Amino acid sequence: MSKFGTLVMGPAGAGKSTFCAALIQHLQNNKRPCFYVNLDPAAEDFAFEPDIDIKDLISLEDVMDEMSLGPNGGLIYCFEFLLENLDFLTEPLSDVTEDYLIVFDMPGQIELYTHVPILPELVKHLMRGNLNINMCAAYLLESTFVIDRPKFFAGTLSAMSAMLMLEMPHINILSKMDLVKGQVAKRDLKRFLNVDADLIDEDTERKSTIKEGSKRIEDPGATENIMGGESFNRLNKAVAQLIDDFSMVSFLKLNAQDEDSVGAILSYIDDAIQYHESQEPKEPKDMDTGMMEGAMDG
Ligand SMILES: Nc1nc2c(ncn2[C@@H]2O[C@H](COP(=O)(O)OP(=O)(O)OP(=O)(O)O)[C@@H](O)[C@H]2O)c(=O)[nH]1
Ligand SMILES: [Mg+2]
Repeated sequence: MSKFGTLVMGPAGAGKSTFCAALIQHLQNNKRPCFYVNLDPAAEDFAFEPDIDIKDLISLEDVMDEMSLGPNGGLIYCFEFLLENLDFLTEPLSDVTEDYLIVFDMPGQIELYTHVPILPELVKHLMRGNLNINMCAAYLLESTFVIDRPKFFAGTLSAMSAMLMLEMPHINILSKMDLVKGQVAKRDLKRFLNVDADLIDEDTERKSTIKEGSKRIEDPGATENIMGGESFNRLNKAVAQLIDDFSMVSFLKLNAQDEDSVGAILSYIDDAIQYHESQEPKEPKDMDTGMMEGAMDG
């Protein structure tokens, strides 16, 4: 029997927990069972009570107090501790049936998704072996990043890093779309959703010129500003080109307040984990094994 789950990841404040809550609400509205796992050892308030909460195993606050660690080192310690005590997850998850969607709410520390090999090990445990969960990563990036293009490309790079590190079905999501509504032209938005490296070139051009009357002229101060300097621009261009060369990153739009938008994201998750394909048609109640055997004997 397979199980199904989604790992909701992304930088701090990207809207992960809000999305998890909206997703759970949507599943409930559609009479689909779900199982909520909080893996953020610093999270306090929840819209829905988690079925598993990592804080029952270890809390970031205790680790910081007792081990004299900061928030990031403390988080890594919490995850190392979780990896040493995987039964904490395995036991309650082994009873979850295949009609459930298991929603994992992850912390926002970016180092977890970039260079420490903790998540790949955790994911391996969840996807392989006894648990055998079909998983899809949902990586959230805040849509307000599109206002600052280098920041958007840096965020895209972090999404790509998580994607390459985890080797599992992966969807990228631009969250909080309500905040950029009306601020970015639809045509431009499309170029962010299917990441287009030329956006950086245009941005460089825009920033290195100033408006004089009806014309744009070169901004004499542009190169003095380190964020507008030539080497910074070249770095941004190289990063954007790298993303373009892989042509692997595209984004879905999410407004967590809009149920249709949450439903659309769920369809992508369901497709990626092949949820619907594995839902067996339910047998009528009177078709018990006795009857089946009888039918075969006859
Ligand atoms: N306008 C708007 N705000 C949102 C949306 N989603 C989340 N927020 C706000 O963004 C802030 C952070 O949201 P969270 O859901 O806590 O983000 P998170 O990624 O879980 O944060 P961490 O767990 O701390 O990394 C909160 O103030 C939310 O109310 C959205 O779709 N639109
Ligand atoms: Mg959160």
